Amino acid sequence: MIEIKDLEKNYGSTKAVKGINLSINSGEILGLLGPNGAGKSSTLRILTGYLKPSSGTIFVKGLDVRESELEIKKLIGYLPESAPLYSEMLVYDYLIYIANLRGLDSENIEPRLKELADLCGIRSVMHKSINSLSKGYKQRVGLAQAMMDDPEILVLDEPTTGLDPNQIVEIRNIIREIGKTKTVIFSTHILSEAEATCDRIVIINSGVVAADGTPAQLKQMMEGDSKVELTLKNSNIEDLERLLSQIPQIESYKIMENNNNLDVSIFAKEDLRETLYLKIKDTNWILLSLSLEVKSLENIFRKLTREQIDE
Ligand SMILES: Nc1ncnc2c1ncn2[C@@H]1O[C@H](COP(=O)(O)OP(=O)(O)OP(=O)(O)O)[C@@H](O)[C@H]1O
Repeated sequence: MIEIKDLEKNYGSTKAVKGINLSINSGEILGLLGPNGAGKSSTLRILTGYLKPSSGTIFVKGLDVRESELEIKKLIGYLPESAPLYSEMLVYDYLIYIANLRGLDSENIEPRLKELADLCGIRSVMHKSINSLSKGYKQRVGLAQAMMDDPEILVLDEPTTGLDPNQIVEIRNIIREIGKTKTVIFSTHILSEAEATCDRIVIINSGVVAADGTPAQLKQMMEGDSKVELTLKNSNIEDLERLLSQIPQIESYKIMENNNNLDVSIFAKEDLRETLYLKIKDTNWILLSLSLEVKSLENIFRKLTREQIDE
């Protein structure tokens, strides 16, 4: 449905997007995940026709963003990072205004507003002024305007930024509900957000795609990297190093003396707990602990984006 081809965006000498290639399928809930400044907003603004690419392009249902900006805008509902709401207006008046702006037939406006009020959970605030609403409700109104003409694709730029945990869960539920029938693309720098909401996560770092897959696939990517930690009593470094040298799968290890014990970290391509246990069993050492470091998406994200996070 959406094909991003060799997309680049420069702002003067700043290279914000450096050659992104991505296919997004119809019906996907896709999370663009990356640290601040990774190039997520630039990519989404090009997709929605609000920014021109420096080179490369995006096709939306075969339409090129460089040529068919208006047709593409009709296919996409867009909620930018700071929602452009008219704060003095009542929610109801604002949504009527948006409906007229988008050219909805007048007889369809009331029924559509009712549907959106239910979908976005704003029925109780329809007659309140926008500036009296909490940030969570403002965001729901923003979602309602993005969904006004029932677009096939919904694009949300950091939709949960600045919300409290309860509001985040509520917006997440609305996104999931919308995602049952639409293609949804949203950006976030919060990993748990992407993990909880998306079918697919694309990690963007420094303007390029650093990883792409389902949350489960991304976790699997790390299968090759295993770290076993163990603590030994009654051992000594020399004998331990001799024993470790008999296990060719070990790529590297670290040994730390801790009172009378040795704390050992062992890095390998596979889980070596069993091999280690069987070797240690034949010694007179006491194995106080043996564990495999649990892989999490957090680790993957940190590993892939370390440079920027450390900055
Ligand atoms: N209008 C602009 N003029 C100059 N530089 C810009 C402009 N917009 C973005 N940039 C720079 O481009 C890079 C990518 O920004 P972008 O907003 O696309 O990233 P992001 O991943 O969405 O980050 P954030 O979450 O902080 O918005 C950053 O270094 C940013 O400072």
